[in-house]
Amino acid sequence: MNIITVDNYSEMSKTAAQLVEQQLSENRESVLGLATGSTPLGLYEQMIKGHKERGISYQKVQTLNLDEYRGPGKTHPNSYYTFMCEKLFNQLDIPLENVHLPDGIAQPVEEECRRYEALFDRIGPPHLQILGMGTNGHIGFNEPGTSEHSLTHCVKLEESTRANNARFFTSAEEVPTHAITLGIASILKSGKILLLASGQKKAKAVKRLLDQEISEAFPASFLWKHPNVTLIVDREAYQLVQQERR
Ligand SMILES: N[C@@H]1[C@@H](O)[C@H](O)[C@@H](COP(=O)(O)O)O[C@@H]1O
Repeated sequence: MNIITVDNYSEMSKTAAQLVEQQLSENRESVLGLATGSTPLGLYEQMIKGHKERGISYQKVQTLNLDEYRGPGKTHPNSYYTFMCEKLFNQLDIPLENVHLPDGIAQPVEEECRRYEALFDRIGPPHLQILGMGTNGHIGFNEPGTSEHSLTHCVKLEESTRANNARFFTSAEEVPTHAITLGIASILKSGKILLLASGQKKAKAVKRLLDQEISEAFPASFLWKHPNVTLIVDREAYQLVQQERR
């Protein structure tokens, strides 16, 4: 794992954007794996800036998102589809037929999981996968206990994950109880993985990741099995690792 330490959230986002732009300059038809949550928002702002100020084009890019809540349909304000449109897609030149997320209301859910995994394999796997990490080490919505062999599946969200994500909803009860997520094995199919971690809240998780103990109890630890992972971590998120080294 290549580790890049930076001062703060803004530096993390700019460094990540440079790596995304490098990927696009190598291949303007790149497939990008995208994440939701607060962590990648600064990166998305930088991508929008790059598009508006320097004409970086996403016309030929395809995107595959990691996950989608079960319940709210595509156009619902709380869906990850809406989140991605508002925070990124609507401000780039990417055609909406090039953006892909699981369908949160499709029935039966098992069939939707199979469809999304097949789509992921057909369009992807991503050349570059962007990842954030939950405080419990989840990646996508792969909660502790998820097998490293898992493909796209429906998960029951941990209460801590629902609580952490409640800030995006008007009330905590509104946070869906289930989600569809790419599995660990799906994520590890990506060519390159870019993991972002920022702020004190992530310090314990970063420390645990860098302890290098690979276990289902901490899903992000499976990233050690991938040959090309870059972690961009800011000072606050890295502080426990640094304290130990002193
Ligand atoms: N499904 C997403 C994950 O993909 C994300 O990495 C995680 C961390 O969120 P944040 O970046 O807001 O800390 O939140 C959600 O659960």
